[in-house]
Amino acid sequence: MSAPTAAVAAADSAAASGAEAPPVFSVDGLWKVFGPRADRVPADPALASLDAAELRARTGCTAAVRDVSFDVRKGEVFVVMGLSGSGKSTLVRCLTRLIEPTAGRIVIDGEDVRAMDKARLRELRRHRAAMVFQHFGLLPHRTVLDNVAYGLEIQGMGRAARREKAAEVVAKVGLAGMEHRRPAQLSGGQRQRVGLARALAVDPEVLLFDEPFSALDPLIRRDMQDEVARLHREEGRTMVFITHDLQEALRLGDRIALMRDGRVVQLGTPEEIVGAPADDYVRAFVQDVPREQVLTVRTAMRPASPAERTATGPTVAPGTTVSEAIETVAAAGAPARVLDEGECVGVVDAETLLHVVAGHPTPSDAADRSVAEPGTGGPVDGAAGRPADSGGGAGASTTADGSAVAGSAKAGTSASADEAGEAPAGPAASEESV
Ligand SMILES: Nc1ncnc2c1ncn2[C@@H]1O[C@H](COP(=O)(O)OP(=O)(O)OP(=O)(O)O)[C@@H](O)[C@H]1O
Repeated sequence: MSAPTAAVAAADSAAASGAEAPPVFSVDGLWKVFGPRADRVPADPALASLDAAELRARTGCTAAVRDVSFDVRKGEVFVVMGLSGSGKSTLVRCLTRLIEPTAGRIVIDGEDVRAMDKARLRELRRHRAAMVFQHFGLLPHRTVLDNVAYGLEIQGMGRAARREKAAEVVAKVGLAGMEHRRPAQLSGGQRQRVGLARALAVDPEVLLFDEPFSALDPLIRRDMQDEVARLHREEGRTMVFITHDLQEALRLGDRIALMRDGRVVQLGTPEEIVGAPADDYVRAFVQDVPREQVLTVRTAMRPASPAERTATGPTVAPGTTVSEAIETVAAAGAPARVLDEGECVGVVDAETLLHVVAGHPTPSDAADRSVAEPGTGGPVDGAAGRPADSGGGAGASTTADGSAVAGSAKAGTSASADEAGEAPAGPAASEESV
């Protein structure tokens, strides 16, 4: 945090290198089953293949997370999205064992999380993967500054040093001047900023956000999303962000894992999810998204003719959204060349751009279809069960089993002290919940 320039460079290189960026978290074949003798479920293929209702009827168990695999890459915002009860919170809590996984592997920076003893786990939650909760869990009798310094206090940092560090982070999240207020004297959005500052103060490698903004009104929510995007841009910090809100996922996510009934039904960039939904469920999920604001000219472009390659006239970068390209093409009254590091990689014109807006197949859709397995309903690589163009390293399960979303019986979901009552969220709360 103290060297933003280096951090920005790291973020840029992580973003630029895409699939090459090393994973921070690596999750493989993860299961969390609640209920009696839960571990027999992943171990027995006959039980593991049952849908939610059958599994409950036969075993009394709920499989909240079912055979999920993915990597979180350094410097990315990895969004876990899905309807209520799809398994988002359980999945993310498993990452630091706030909830004990039933089966599978979780690795952080090469270290096996499931093999960690209590001391190592505490260290993981205090220093390496801090959680920001929806219910901020601030300590009511402490000032903003002391709430933010709390995690540092737990770490054993001296008073002067932690207050100095806390003041720096308070300013960073836009609360300068409010250091001496108590939580009751703050708005909801400001309290959430304190929660964010407290997590940031411990300078964690990964920030885990559990629906942090869902209690906020829409304008403040947007503000907080901008704040997270800014922090990410400036610091390049790796973030895992849970939300049930598609707009939020599309705004913040470098990649999105879309969950249904405990499975990841598609994992990909916003553009991949909106432009090439893996199945009918995902298609229905994204059907109201304005495609031109999410899809880029990479999706819309057609090959350039030899003459176009060397022509002059308007140009756009490959990451330009279709709606921005429409403005360029309309203003110029001519097609635009797509330039990637000076090289012409394609052309967009009124026709190709309108096809995207209308939801018609584009040249890049056609290329996707040529690698899609027949019958998968989308560009899923049948062998690995992965989206064909998700950039690798990310396992998406094949289409979910079609059972109803088991979202109702959420009683005691996280079974942790982390959000309960006045218990402070963040490092200390994490510790209490084991
Ligand atoms: N402690 C528990 N005991 C039994 N079932 C549980 C427990 N915690 C969660 N579940 C069940 O696991 C499934 C996934 O729950 P989870 O809270 O992870 O979903 P979610 O996607 O985070 O939902 P929400 O958006 O409502 O928070 C649900 O069916 C839920 O009822």
